[in-house]
Amino acid sequence: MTTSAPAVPAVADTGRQPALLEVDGLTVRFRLRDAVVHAVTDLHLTTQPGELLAVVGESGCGKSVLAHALLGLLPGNATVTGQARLHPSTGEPVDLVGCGERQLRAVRGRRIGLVPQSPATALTPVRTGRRLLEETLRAHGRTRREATPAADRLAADVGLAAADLDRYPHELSGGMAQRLATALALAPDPPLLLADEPTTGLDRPLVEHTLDLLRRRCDNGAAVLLITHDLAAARRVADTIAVMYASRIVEHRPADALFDAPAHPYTAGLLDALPERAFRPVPGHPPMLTDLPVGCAFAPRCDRATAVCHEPPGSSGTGVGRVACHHRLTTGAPA
Ligand SMILES: Nc1ncnc2c1ncn2[C@@H]1O[C@H](COP(=O)(O)OP(=O)(O)OP(=O)(O)O)[C@@H](O)[C@H]1O
Ligand code: NI
Repeated sequence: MTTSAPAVPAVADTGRQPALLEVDGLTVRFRLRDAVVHAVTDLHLTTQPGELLAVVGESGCGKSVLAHALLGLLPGNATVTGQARLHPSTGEPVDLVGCGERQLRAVRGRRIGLVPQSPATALTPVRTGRRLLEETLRAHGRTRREATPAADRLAADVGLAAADLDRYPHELSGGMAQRLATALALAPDPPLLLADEPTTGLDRPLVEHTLDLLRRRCDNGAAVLLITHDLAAARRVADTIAVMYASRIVEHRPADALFDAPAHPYTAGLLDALPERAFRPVPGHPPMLTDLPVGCAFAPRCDRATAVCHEPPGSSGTGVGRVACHHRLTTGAPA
Protein backbone atom coordinates (compact mmCIF):
# COMPACT_ATOMS: atom_id res chain seq x y z
CA MET A 1 0.00 0.00 0.00
CA THR A 2 1.43 3.33 -0.93
CA THR A 3 0.25 6.80 -1.75
CA SER A 4 3.37 7.70 -3.66
CA ALA A 5 3.28 9.05 -7.16
CA PRO A 6 3.31 6.38 -9.84
CA ALA A 7 6.73 4.92 -10.31
CA VAL A 8 8.52 6.77 -13.04
CA PRO A 9 10.53 4.48 -15.25
CA ALA A 10 14.18 5.13 -14.57
CA VAL A 11 15.96 6.79 -17.42
CA ALA A 12 18.47 4.42 -16.03
CA ASP A 13 20.98 3.76 -18.48
CA THR A 14 18.92 3.75 -21.63
CA GLY A 15 21.03 5.14 -24.38
CA ARG A 16 24.02 5.45 -22.08
CA GLN A 17 27.38 3.86 -22.70
CA PRO A 18 28.34 0.65 -20.91
CA ALA A 19 29.16 1.36 -17.30
CA LEU A 20 32.72 1.61 -16.05
CA LEU A 21 31.58 1.01 -12.48
CA GLU A 22 28.39 -0.80 -11.61
CA VAL A 23 27.31 -0.89 -7.98
CA ASP A 24 24.36 -3.09 -7.14
CA GLY A 25 22.85 -3.36 -3.70
CA LEU A 26 26.11 -2.47 -1.96
CA THR A 27 25.67 -2.64 1.81
CA VAL A 28 28.21 -2.05 4.58
CA ARG A 29 27.71 -2.85 8.25
CA PHE A 30 30.16 -2.23 11.08
CA ARG A 31 29.97 -4.48 14.10
CA LEU A 32 30.45 -2.69 17.38
CA ARG A 33 30.41 -4.38 20.78
CA ASP A 34 26.74 -3.75 21.37
CA ALA A 35 25.41 -2.33 18.11
CA VAL A 36 25.59 -2.53 14.33
CA VAL A 37 26.30 0.61 12.28
CA HIS A 38 24.32 0.75 9.04
CA ALA A 39 26.89 2.77 7.12
CA VAL A 40 25.84 2.04 3.50
CA THR A 41 22.54 0.43 2.57
CA ASP A 42 21.42 -1.10 -0.71
CA LEU A 43 23.33 1.31 -2.90
CA HIS A 44 22.92 1.29 -6.66
CA LEU A 45 25.16 3.39 -8.87
CA THR A 46 26.70 3.35 -12.28
CA THR A 47 29.32 5.60 -13.75
CA GLN A 48 30.20 5.87 -17.41
CA PRO A 49 33.56 6.86 -18.86
CA GLY A 50 33.46 10.64 -19.12
CA GLU A 51 30.97 11.05 -16.29
CA LEU A 52 31.47 13.13 -13.18
CA LEU A 53 29.17 11.80 -10.48
CA ALA A 54 28.94 13.84 -7.28
CA VAL A 55 27.90 12.11 -4.06
CA VAL A 56 26.58 14.64 -1.56
CA GLY A 57 25.04 14.46 1.89
CA GLU A 58 25.54 15.49 5.49
CA SER A 59 28.46 14.38 7.60
CA GLY A 60 28.30 10.72 8.61
CA CYS A 61 25.84 9.58 5.93
CA GLY A 62 28.24 6.99 4.49
CA LYS A 63 30.08 8.73 1.64
CA SER A 64 33.64 7.83 2.63
CA VAL A 65 32.64 4.31 3.62
CA LEU A 66 31.27 3.87 0.10
CA ALA A 67 34.63 4.90 -1.41
CA HIS A 68 36.57 2.66 0.95
CA ALA A 69 34.25 -0.28 0.29
CA LEU A 70 34.96 -0.01 -3.44
CA LEU A 71 38.69 -0.30 -2.79
CA GLY A 72 38.58 -2.96 -0.07
CA LEU A 73 39.94 -0.50 2.48
CA LEU A 74 37.47 -1.06 5.30
CA PRO A 75 38.60 -2.27 8.74
CA GLY A 76 38.03 -5.80 10.04
CA ASN A 77 34.73 -5.05 11.79
CA ALA A 78 33.09 -4.24 8.43
CA THR A 79 30.89 -6.61 6.46
CA VAL A 80 30.28 -5.78 2.81
CA THR A 81 27.49 -7.38 0.81
CA GLY A 82 26.02 -6.69 -2.61
CA GLN A 83 28.02 -6.15 -5.74
CA ALA A 84 30.42 -3.64 -7.22
CA ARG A 85 31.95 -4.38 -10.58
CA LEU A 86 34.59 -2.49 -12.48
CA HIS A 87 34.50 -2.94 -16.24
CA PRO A 88 37.91 -1.94 -17.56
CA SER A 89 38.13 -1.00 -21.23
CA THR A 90 40.27 -4.07 -21.75
CA GLY A 91 40.21 -7.33 -19.85
CA GLU A 92 37.71 -9.03 -17.60
CA PRO A 93 35.37 -7.21 -15.22
CA VAL A 94 36.62 -7.06 -11.64
CA ASP A 95 34.33 -8.02 -8.77
CA LEU A 96 35.45 -5.42 -6.24
CA VAL A 97 33.55 -6.97 -3.32
CA GLY A 98 34.52 -10.59 -3.82
CA CYS A 99 37.90 -10.51 -5.53
CA GLY A 100 40.27 -10.51 -2.58
CA GLU A 101 43.28 -8.49 -1.56
CA ARG A 102 45.68 -9.63 -4.28
CA GLN A 103 43.48 -8.43 -7.11
CA LEU A 104 42.51 -5.29 -5.23
CA ARG A 105 46.17 -4.32 -5.01
CA ALA A 106 46.29 -4.31 -8.79
CA VAL A 107 43.17 -2.14 -8.89
CA ARG A 108 44.10 0.47 -6.28
CA GLY A 109 45.88 3.43 -7.75
CA ARG A 110 46.14 2.04 -11.26
CA ARG A 111 42.50 1.38 -12.14
CA ILE A 112 40.76 3.25 -9.36
CA GLY A 113 42.53 6.22 -7.81
CA LEU A 114 41.62 7.63 -4.41
CA VAL A 115 42.08 11.14 -3.12
CA PRO A 116 41.60 10.39 0.59
CA GLN A 117 39.60 12.65 2.83
CA SER A 118 42.46 13.25 5.27
CA PRO A 119 45.54 13.37 3.07
CA ALA A 120 47.91 14.63 5.75
CA THR A 121 47.61 11.33 7.61
CA ALA A 122 47.87 9.27 4.41
CA LEU A 123 51.21 10.75 3.27
CA THR A 124 54.41 8.92 4.20
CA PRO A 125 56.22 11.36 6.52
CA VAL A 126 59.83 10.51 5.62
CA ARG A 127 59.71 11.27 1.90
CA THR A 128 59.38 14.60 0.17
CA GLY A 129 56.42 15.23 -2.08
CA ARG A 130 58.69 14.93 -5.11
CA ARG A 131 60.02 11.58 -4.02
CA LEU A 132 56.51 10.26 -3.33
CA LEU A 133 55.30 11.49 -6.68
CA GLU A 134 58.28 10.21 -8.66
CA GLU A 135 58.07 6.80 -6.95
CA THR A 136 54.40 6.58 -7.84
CA LEU A 137 55.06 7.57 -11.43
CA ARG A 138 57.86 5.00 -11.74
CA ALA A 139 55.74 2.29 -10.16
CA HIS A 140 53.29 2.96 -12.97
CA GLY A 141 55.63 2.70 -15.88
CA ARG A 142 57.53 5.99 -16.15
CA THR A 143 61.29 5.85 -16.46
CA ARG A 144 63.52 7.67 -13.98
CA ARG A 145 64.21 10.29 -16.64
CA GLU A 146 60.51 10.83 -17.40
CA ALA A 147 59.43 10.92 -13.77
CA THR A 148 60.94 14.31 -12.88
CA PRO A 149 59.24 16.41 -15.56
CA ALA A 150 56.03 14.40 -15.13
CA ALA A 151 56.07 15.22 -11.40
CA ASP A 152 56.52 18.91 -12.18
CA ARG A 153 53.63 18.78 -14.63
CA LEU A 154 51.35 17.09 -12.11
CA ALA A 155 52.33 19.62 -9.44
CA ALA A 156 51.46 22.44 -11.81
CA ASP A 157 48.16 20.74 -12.67
CA VAL A 158 47.09 20.69 -9.04
CA GLY A 159 48.38 24.21 -8.35
CA LEU A 160 51.47 23.25 -6.35
CA ALA A 161 54.73 25.16 -6.89
CA ALA A 162 57.68 22.98 -7.90
CA ALA A 163 59.56 24.19 -4.79
CA ASP A 164 56.75 22.90 -2.58
CA LEU A 165 57.39 19.41 -3.91
CA ASP A 166 60.74 19.40 -2.12
CA ARG A 167 59.08 19.73 1.28
CA TYR A 168 58.26 16.91 3.65
CA PRO A 169 54.59 16.25 4.38
CA HIS A 170 54.79 17.85 7.86
CA GLU A 171 56.09 21.03 6.24
CA LEU A 172 53.00 21.31 4.06
CA SER A 173 49.85 23.23 4.95
CA GLY A 174 46.59 21.27 4.89
CA GLY A 175 45.76 22.70 1.49
CA MET A 176 49.20 21.81 0.07
CA ALA A 177 48.92 18.24 1.42
CA GLN A 178 45.51 18.06 -0.22
CA ARG A 179 46.97 19.09 -3.58
CA LEU A 180 49.85 16.64 -3.22
CA ALA A 181 47.36 13.84 -2.48
CA THR A 182 45.44 14.77 -5.60
CA ALA A 183 48.63 14.73 -7.69
CA LEU A 184 49.52 11.30 -6.28
CA ALA A 185 46.09 9.93 -7.16
CA LEU A 186 46.34 11.34 -10.68
CA ALA A 187 49.88 10.06 -11.31
CA PRO A 188 48.86 6.56 -12.53
CA ASP A 189 46.19 8.19 -14.72
CA PRO A 190 43.39 5.91 -13.44
CA PRO A 191 40.24 5.55 -15.56
CA LEU A 192 38.19 6.00 -12.37
CA LEU A 193 39.03 8.46 -9.61
CA LEU A 194 37.32 8.55 -6.23
CA ALA A 195 37.89 12.05 -4.89
CA ASP A 196 36.80 12.31 -1.25
CA GLU A 197 36.41 15.99 -0.37
CA PRO A 198 39.39 16.93 -2.57
CA THR A 199 38.96 20.66 -2.02
CA THR A 200 39.15 20.71 1.80
CA GLY A 201 41.45 23.46 3.04
CA LEU A 202 41.72 25.17 -0.34
CA ASP A 203 40.76 28.78 -0.92
CA ARG A 204 38.11 29.54 -3.51
CA PRO A 205 40.34 29.97 -6.59
CA LEU A 206 42.09 26.68 -5.83
CA VAL A 207 38.76 24.99 -5.18
CA GLU A 208 37.67 25.99 -8.65
CA HIS A 209 41.03 25.06 -10.14
CA THR A 210 40.77 21.56 -8.62
CA LEU A 211 37.16 21.08 -9.69
CA ASP A 212 37.97 22.14 -13.22
CA LEU A 213 40.91 19.72 -13.26
CA LEU A 214 38.54 16.87 -12.34
CA ARG A 215 36.08 18.03 -14.98
CA ARG A 216 38.80 18.02 -17.63
CA ARG A 217 39.68 14.45 -16.72
CA CYS A 218 36.12 13.46 -17.46
CA ASP A 219 36.10 15.43 -20.68
CA ASN A 220 39.12 13.34 -21.66
CA GLY A 221 37.26 10.11 -20.99
CA ALA A 222 37.95 9.25 -17.34
CA ALA A 223 35.22 8.94 -14.72
CA VAL A 224 35.25 10.75 -11.40
CA LEU A 225 33.20 10.06 -8.30
CA LEU A 226 33.39 13.31 -6.35
CA ILE A 227 32.41 13.12 -2.69
CA THR A 228 31.60 16.55 -1.36
CA HIS A 229 29.63 18.58 1.17
CA ASP A 230 29.78 21.47 -1.25
CA LEU A 231 26.69 21.60 -3.44
CA ALA A 232 28.04 24.58 -5.33
CA ALA A 233 31.04 22.45 -6.27
CA ALA A 234 28.77 19.66 -7.42
CA ARG A 235 26.77 22.08 -9.50
CA ARG A 236 29.87 23.49 -11.13
CA VAL A 237 31.20 20.21 -12.48
CA ALA A 238 28.90 17.23 -11.99
CA ASP A 239 26.90 15.48 -14.69
CA THR A 240 24.88 13.52 -12.17
CA ILE A 241 24.34 13.88 -8.44
CA ALA A 242 23.54 11.17 -5.91
CA VAL A 243 22.18 12.50 -2.61
CA MET A 244 22.83 10.23 0.37
CA TYR A 245 20.87 10.32 3.59
CA ALA A 246 21.45 7.97 6.52
CA SER A 247 23.35 5.39 4.44
CA ARG A 248 21.05 5.35 1.42
CA ILE A 249 20.86 7.20 -1.87
CA VAL A 250 17.57 9.09 -1.71
CA GLU A 251 17.81 10.91 -5.05
CA HIS A 252 20.08 10.34 -8.03
CA ARG A 253 19.51 12.57 -11.03
CA PRO A 254 21.20 14.68 -13.66
CA ALA A 255 22.73 17.71 -11.94
CA ASP A 256 20.74 20.39 -13.76
CA ALA A 257 17.42 18.66 -13.18
CA LEU A 258 18.18 18.12 -9.53
CA PHE A 259 19.07 21.77 -8.97
CA ASP A 260 16.13 23.07 -10.97
CA ALA A 261 13.50 20.77 -9.48
CA PRO A 262 14.63 18.63 -6.55
CA ALA A 263 12.31 15.67 -6.11
CA HIS A 264 13.22 14.45 -2.63
CA PRO A 265 12.32 16.74 0.29
CA TYR A 266 15.82 16.21 1.70
CA THR A 267 17.42 17.42 -1.52
CA ALA A 268 15.11 20.44 -1.46
CA GLY A 269 16.22 21.05 2.14
CA LEU A 270 19.90 20.91 1.18
CA LEU A 271 19.32 23.38 -1.65
CA ASP A 272 17.37 25.71 0.66
CA ALA A 273 20.36 25.71 2.98
CA LEU A 274 22.57 27.28 0.30
CA PRO A 275 23.55 30.90 0.99
CA GLU A 276 22.37 31.97 -2.45
CA ARG A 277 18.96 30.39 -1.81
CA ALA A 278 16.98 30.59 1.45
CA PHE A 279 20.07 30.04 3.63
CA ARG A 280 17.87 27.96 5.92
CA PRO A 281 19.47 24.82 7.35
CA VAL A 282 17.60 21.52 7.24
CA PRO A 283 15.93 21.41 10.67
CA GLY A 284 16.85 18.65 13.11
CA HIS A 285 19.62 16.08 12.92
CA PRO A 286 20.26 12.89 10.99
CA PRO A 287 19.37 9.68 12.84
CA MET A 288 21.87 7.37 14.51
CA LEU A 289 23.05 4.77 12.01
CA THR A 290 22.83 2.17 14.78
CA ASP A 291 19.10 2.74 15.14
CA LEU A 292 17.46 3.47 11.81
CA PRO A 293 13.70 3.34 11.38
CA VAL A 294 12.14 0.76 9.09
CA GLY A 295 10.49 3.42 6.98
CA CYS A 296 11.90 6.65 5.58
CA ALA A 297 14.84 7.79 7.72
CA PHE A 298 14.20 11.42 6.78
CA ALA A 299 10.55 11.42 7.91
CA PRO A 300 11.22 12.86 11.40
CA ARG A 301 12.72 15.98 9.75
CA CYS A 302 10.33 16.18 6.84
CA ASP A 303 7.37 18.55 6.68
CA ARG A 304 5.65 16.32 4.13
CA ALA A 305 5.78 13.16 6.24
CA THR A 306 2.59 11.20 6.87
CA ALA A 307 1.77 7.80 8.31
CA VAL A 308 2.82 6.06 5.11
CA CYS A 309 6.40 7.18 5.69
CA HIS A 310 6.66 4.50 8.37
CA GLU A 311 6.93 2.11 5.45
CA PRO A 312 10.06 1.94 3.32
CA PRO A 313 9.69 4.33 0.40
CA GLY A 314 9.56 2.59 -2.91
CA SER A 315 11.86 4.18 -5.37
CA SER A 316 11.60 4.92 -9.01
CA GLY A 317 14.42 2.94 -10.49
CA THR A 318 17.88 2.07 -9.31
CA GLY A 319 20.12 4.33 -11.35
CA VAL A 320 19.83 7.88 -12.62
CA GLY A 321 16.22 8.87 -11.99
CA ARG A 322 15.99 7.23 -8.58
CA VAL A 323 13.92 9.10 -6.01
CA ALA A 324 13.12 7.25 -2.78
CA CYS A 325 10.17 9.11 -1.31
CA HIS A 326 6.46 8.59 -0.67
CA HIS A 327 5.76 12.28 -1.29
CA ARG A 328 8.15 13.41 -3.97
CA LEU A 329 8.02 17.08 -4.88
CA THR A 330 8.06 16.80 -8.62
CA THR A 331 6.23 14.26 -10.64
CA GLY A 332 6.70 13.46 -14.27
CA ALA A 333 9.95 12.78 -15.96
CA PRO A 334 12.68 12.87 -13.34
CA ALA A 335 15.42 13.84 -15.75
N1 LIG B 1 35.36 1.54 11.45
C1 LIG B 1 34.15 1.94 11.78
N2 LIG B 1 33.45 1.36 12.77
C2 LIG B 1 32.21 1.79 13.10
N3 LIG B 1 31.56 2.78 12.46
C3 LIG B 1 32.20 3.40 11.47
C4 LIG B 1 33.53 3.03 11.05
N4 LIG B 1 33.91 3.82 10.02
C5 LIG B 1 32.87 4.66 9.80
N5 LIG B 1 31.85 4.39 10.64
C6 LIG B 1 30.55 5.07 10.68
O1 LIG B 1 29.96 4.96 9.41
C7 LIG B 1 29.17 6.11 9.15
C8 LIG B 1 29.51 6.70 7.81
O2 LIG B 1 30.80 7.28 7.89
P1 LIG B 1 31.48 8.04 6.68
O3 LIG B 1 32.88 8.32 7.08
O4 LIG B 1 31.26 7.30 5.43
O5 LIG B 1 30.64 9.39 6.62
P2 LIG B 1 30.79 10.57 5.55
O6 LIG B 1 29.49 10.68 4.85
O7 LIG B 1 32.01 10.38 4.74
O8 LIG B 1 30.94 11.82 6.53
P3 LIG B 1 31.90 13.13 6.39
O9 LIG B 1 31.17 14.03 5.45
O10 LIG B 1 31.93 13.65 7.78
O11 LIG B 1 33.22 12.68 5.90
C9 LIG B 1 29.40 7.07 10.32
O12 LIG B 1 28.31 6.94 11.21
C10 LIG B 1 30.66 6.56 10.94
O13 LIG B 1 30.69 6.82 12.30
NI1 NI C 1 33.77 11.31 4.62
